Amino acid sequence: MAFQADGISFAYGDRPVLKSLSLDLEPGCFYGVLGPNGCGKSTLIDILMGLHKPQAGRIRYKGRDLSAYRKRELARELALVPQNFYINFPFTALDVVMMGRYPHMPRFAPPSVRDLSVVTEIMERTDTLPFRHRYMTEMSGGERQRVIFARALVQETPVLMLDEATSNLDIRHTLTLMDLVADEVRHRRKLVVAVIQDINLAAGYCDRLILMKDGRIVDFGNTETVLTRENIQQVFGVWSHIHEDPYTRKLRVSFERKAAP
Ligand SMILES: Nc1ncnc2c1ncn2[C@@H]1O[C@H](COP(=O)(O)OP(=O)(O)OP(=O)(O)O)[C@@H](O)[C@H]1O
Repeated sequence: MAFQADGISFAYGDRPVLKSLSLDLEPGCFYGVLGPNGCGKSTLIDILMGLHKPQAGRIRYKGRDLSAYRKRELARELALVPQNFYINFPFTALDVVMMGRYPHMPRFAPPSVRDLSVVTEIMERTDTLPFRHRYMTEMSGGERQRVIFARALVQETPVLMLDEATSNLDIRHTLTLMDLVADEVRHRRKLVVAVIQDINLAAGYCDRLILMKDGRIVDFGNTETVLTRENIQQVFGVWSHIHEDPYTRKLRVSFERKAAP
């Protein structure tokens, strides 16, 4: 088991956000986190990244308390594509992607041949190479998001967390990046935890789903068992119909336009 979260509770000030949540996550699996706005998905990701410390409960990563890891050590294990990122300084796309290699580089050393080849390959695959010399401040939202995605991929970590990481991307780039990540799960046994708003995108890529509401896990298991009309009604308050897509053989959800109780 890579992650073992046991009875995690977290509050911002006196507002409880995660309520006694337990979760085991294993390598080689693509996990999707689904749930309504404000239910605690990003907070869960931040806690798994070690960015927030839970007020109760315990998180172990590879058998060791997450808080026992040094920052640099953790950066070689866990990478994040955050929901929001602000870069005001005029870094180029190449500068930002290269930052993903820092945890692997000796301090003050220039990038090695390997660093450069990893960065070039990932920038090619994320279609960011064409604007490598452009400033982050002078890019579109989708271009910037691809750069941040590339930065996380060049970290070459066993765990990748995606917090609505394709929210600004067009369909071609969404599929390219999700395929790339799914490939890493299959061939390198990467553990991926992705917060995804598009339920059909999650159904197409995730092996398992973590369904959340009000800071709790409502259901957790294989995508086929979690994705039910009842669960979607309970969590999102909408009626839906679940069927198998004849082309992809994955589940698809069609939504009714009137809200459920
Ligand atoms: N820094 C903060 N300080 C105080 N409250 C916060 C902070 N960040 C988030 N919250 C609150 O915590 C709750 C959970 O937020 P979180 O961002 O984890 O939700 P989410 O499920 O990721 O939502 P969304 O789908 O809208 O991105 C929300 O009620 C939010 O208002």
